[in-house]
Amino acid sequence: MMKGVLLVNLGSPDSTDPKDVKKYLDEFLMDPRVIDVPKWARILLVRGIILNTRPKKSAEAYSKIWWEEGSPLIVISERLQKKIQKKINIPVALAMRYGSMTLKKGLQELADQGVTEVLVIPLYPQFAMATTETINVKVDELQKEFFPQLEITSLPAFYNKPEYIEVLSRSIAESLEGQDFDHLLFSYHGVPERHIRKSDITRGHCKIDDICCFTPSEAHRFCYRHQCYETTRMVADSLQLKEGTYSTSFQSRLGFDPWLQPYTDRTIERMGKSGIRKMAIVTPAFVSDCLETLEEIAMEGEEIFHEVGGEDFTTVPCLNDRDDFAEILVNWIEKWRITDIKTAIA
Ligand SMILES: C=CC1=C(C)c2cc3[nH]c(cc4nc(cc5[nH]c(cc1n2)c(C)c5CCC(=O)O)C(CCC(=O)O)=C4C)c(C)c3C=C
Ligand SMILES: [Fe+2]
Ligand SMILES: [Fe+2]
Repeated sequence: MMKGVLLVNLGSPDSTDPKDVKKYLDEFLMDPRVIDVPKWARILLVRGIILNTRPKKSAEAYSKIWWEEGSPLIVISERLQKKIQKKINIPVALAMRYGSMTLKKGLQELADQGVTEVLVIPLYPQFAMATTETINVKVDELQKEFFPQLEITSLPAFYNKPEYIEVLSRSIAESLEGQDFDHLLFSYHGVPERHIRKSDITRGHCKIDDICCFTPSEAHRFCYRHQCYETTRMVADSLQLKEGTYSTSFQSRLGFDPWLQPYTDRTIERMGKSGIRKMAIVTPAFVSDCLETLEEIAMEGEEIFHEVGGEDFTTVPCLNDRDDFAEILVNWIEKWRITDIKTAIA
């Protein structure tokens, strides 16, 4: 028996060419766990409407943040993988849910090295149907079809693990050191409200109101909204933030359905209009800086804030390949290597 690790992130287009962006968005948005409507409606919505205009707009946005080495999300994930691999004696591979660095190639890379037991690490602190679940489902399909010899375990969401909260809090404290800010906004990627109801294993707890996510429930194991609020609460506790000086919002809405609220762009605008002059923003749903943090927040968000009179707008970088973040992953992997995943992340 030989163990190995597969780190998994979302993925990016191959380049900023609108053709590559279109190909990537087609795979991403045709995933039934992302646009979760019947197949005919998804084809109509994605291929009939969204892909007519979005690729050009997204390609322009990607061009603003693209690095010489490629997509920031991919480059950063590769740096993290290399850092982890240096500290660990078993193979560590990297794959993306969408795009060219497929899950199949990642599993094959491990299988070729003689690996028989794989720990899949979805690089998402909070569980969502559109992220963690779609990775696990796809890995399961690939295992059944191509890798029957592999025994696969997946790392659960780590949104409330003390070691993760500690590193996230430290990263915020370091990047805001010496700066005073009127408000710290925790902006998470949004999801349609319907996704929260679909993931509710109790079939009724999640009302998406002011109470449900703060009332203990089994549903929270798979409730993205609860997990986001919990990450905020624990970091706020750890940094001893005063009530009223921080809040949670949700960004990157797509389409016409109601998504989790409050929306980040409107929140930034409202804060600027209500007299907040120094605003800091952290994006804990993203482990690696990407289009949604570097463009939507650091560029567009800042522009909105300045337009309504805001002065200082500070974006906290994602955990990326921080040594202390790599260290947590190494520790979980090491514990899994000698015990099992439940004990490792208990
Ligand atoms: C962090 C968790 C994420 C969740 C939850 C999520 C849900 C989700 N996303 C879309 C649509 C798009 N997302 C896009 C980019 C993007 N999304 C995430 C993460 C989550 N998405 C990341 C890390 C990125 C950046 C990728 C990169 O290459 O840098 C995009 C593409 C860009 C754009 O056109 O704006 C789309 C589209 C939906 C519909 C959804 C939930 C249903
Ligand atoms: Fe997204
Ligand atoms: Fe809830």
